[in-house]
Amino acid sequence: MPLTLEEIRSAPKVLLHDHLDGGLRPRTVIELAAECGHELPATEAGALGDWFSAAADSGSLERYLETFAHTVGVMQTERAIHRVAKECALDLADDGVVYAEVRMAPELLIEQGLTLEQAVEAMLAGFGEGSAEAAREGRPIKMGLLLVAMRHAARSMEIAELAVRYRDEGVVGFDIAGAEAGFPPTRHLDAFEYLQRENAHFTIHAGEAFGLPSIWQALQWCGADRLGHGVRIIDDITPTADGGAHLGRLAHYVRDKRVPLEMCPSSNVQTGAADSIAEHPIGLLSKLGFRVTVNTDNRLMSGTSMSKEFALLSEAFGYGWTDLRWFTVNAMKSAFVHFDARLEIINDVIKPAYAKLIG
Ligand SMILES: O=c1[nH]cnc2c1ncn2[C@H]1C[C@H](O)[C@@H](CO)O1
Ligand SMILES: [Zn+2]
Repeated sequence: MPLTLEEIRSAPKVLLHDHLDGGLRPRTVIELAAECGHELPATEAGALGDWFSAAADSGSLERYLETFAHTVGVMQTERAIHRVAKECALDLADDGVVYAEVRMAPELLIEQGLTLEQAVEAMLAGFGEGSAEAAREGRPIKMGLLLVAMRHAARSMEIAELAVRYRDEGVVGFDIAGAEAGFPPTRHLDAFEYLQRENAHFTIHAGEAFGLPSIWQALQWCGADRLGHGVRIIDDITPTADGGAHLGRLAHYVRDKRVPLEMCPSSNVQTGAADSIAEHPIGLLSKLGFRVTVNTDNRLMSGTSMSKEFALLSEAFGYGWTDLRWFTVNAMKSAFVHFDARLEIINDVIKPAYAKLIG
């Protein structure tokens, strides 16, 4: 029997890959759009939620990304950004997430005159207020912010410097996102080299809409700590006649080095990176012992949550509590907060809760 959504909601979960502009509540998009005069494709919350899932369900990353015009478009004031960030923390906590790294590109939030710093500070303040409220309601969550640079643009160095400047204020790392094909991570090598010199952490969206060369560059040229998605590592793995698998050099490297894979099953099905949840490479990669983590990517566009992703996987692969604990501990081990903070959550929160569930 697969675990139910309600059961999974009660278990502590860790989320490493979630976009702030991909997780707004439909009602919030509508209210903010009315305030700023942004025109939406639907004006009733249910219909708008459906519009996002349908429009994002295109089989193409480029078309999927077009839907963000309607979230980024309403996030151009400090008040709006603060509200979105606060609701994000509240919604994740309500779903049973105990540690989250949420990412956003500040360069997308300055269309109406905000500075990059004002955008970052509004996100951090929103996370602070949301997590304080969640703690008062008995659902503590620790929130970290990852600053994203858009891979087609040319601001990555500036955003990397911003990530370092705010590292003690709640920014825990850096990422690049946006269309992958034609925009290799090495375009931003100076930013990654700068971050390495600063002892800072970063992940790179790689191996989602483009294959092995993107993963190879992200790791071996840029020095990524983790891979955003990384699903296409499957291209370097060949099933063998005896039911085993032959790994190429890059796949071996990723597994040997315990490179965390931030897998986002529903999002991958929508962008065409996987044909279905049941056929998603996460099943084989987990079986082969890669450091797999489960993530939401964009809760609004995929109509999902951490619990829902786990429920879908439980249904497709028969995963039970031991598997969910493995994914959760993998994610917490791979977080960008300091080692002692990771251990504390693993030992004081995750392990005792799953011990009870496993029985
Ligand atoms: O799955 C994704 N791949 C590449 N880029 C993405 C994905 N999801 C969201 N983004 C982009 C669109 C957002 O506006 C941006 C910052 O969150 O990141
Ligand atoms: Zn993403």
